[in-house]
Amino acid sequence: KKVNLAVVGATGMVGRTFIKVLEERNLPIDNIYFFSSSRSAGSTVTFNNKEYVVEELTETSFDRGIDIALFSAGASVSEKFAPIAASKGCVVVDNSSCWRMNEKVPLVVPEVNPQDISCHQGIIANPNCSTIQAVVVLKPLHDKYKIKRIVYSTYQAVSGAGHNGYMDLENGLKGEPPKKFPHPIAGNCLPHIDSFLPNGYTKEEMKMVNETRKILGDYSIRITATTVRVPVFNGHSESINVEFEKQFDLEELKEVLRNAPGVVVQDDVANNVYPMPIYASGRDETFVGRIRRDESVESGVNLWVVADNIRKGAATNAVQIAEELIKMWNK
Ligand SMILES: O=C(O)C/C=C/c1cccc(C(=O)O)c1C(=O)O
Repeated sequence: KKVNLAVVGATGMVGRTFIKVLEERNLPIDNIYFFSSSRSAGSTVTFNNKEYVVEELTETSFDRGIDIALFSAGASVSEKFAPIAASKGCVVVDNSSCWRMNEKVPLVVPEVNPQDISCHQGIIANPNCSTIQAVVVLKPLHDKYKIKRIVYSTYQAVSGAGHNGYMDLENGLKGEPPKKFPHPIAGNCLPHIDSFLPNGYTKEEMKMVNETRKILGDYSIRITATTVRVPVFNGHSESINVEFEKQFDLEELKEVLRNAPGVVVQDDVANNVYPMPIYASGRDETFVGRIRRDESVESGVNLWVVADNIRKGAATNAVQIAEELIKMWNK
């Protein structure tokens, strides 16, 4: 059965990657529609060698029998239009933070909690990019050793802040002042992603804390996070320190990761083999290395995890959710 699919936010960095990933994975699409703000409406996008005019998103955009809508147009657009789309029988896969913590909305990484997809009531939320790559690696370890505590330290590429963030690094390297970031990012690190909250954490840090618990379905896990913008064009890196309830054998733990869906282990330091953004960029897997015991606790491990934040961190994850929906409908 073919589906009618809409891309909302079609001209943004994630929207354009939705299109690329939809082509690569050859979803059974009958009709496809592209929507954007009035600012970008009228421009054209190419899908499967055919040109389409991008339409302005309105309340009636979903009155044409759309089965799935992939949203990446910001939280305010999702807040207004996702319920409208859902009310017309469309299933929305939303890349914004708007609906992620809503108890009626499953928050899904297909390799981690695919079973939650069938609980949807019209909207399925795509997690934050930094959370996605972390839980892909943590889920198999949680299942086997039961996670007690996680310490996240992230090194996030400028592409996570969209085109303007990307240009701040490109132009910053030529000495130009930043437009998107509060300080120069070239040759610098900013411990500031999204806005600061009263508890001194940023929204990005609390997204990782809250979303990890919801996706793993375990609100007893203790988590803290520090998220940092670094002068890397694309690909997020994360140092993840994990403490388990149970003891583990390090070689067995590495084997668990080698067998985990969506994970590639790159861990051979004698030959300088470890995950790097320049390698992960453009790929859909989550890469893990520097796997070593944390000798400072009873049962702990340190991991270095890298993934393409625009692909697996957003577009590919959302398209994989769409694939699962289509599989469910075709059973
Ligand atoms: O900055 C990054 O590396 C990730 C940014 C994610 C982001 C940026 C603006 C708005 C949102 C949002 O939807 O709130 C999000 C997100 O959480 O996915």
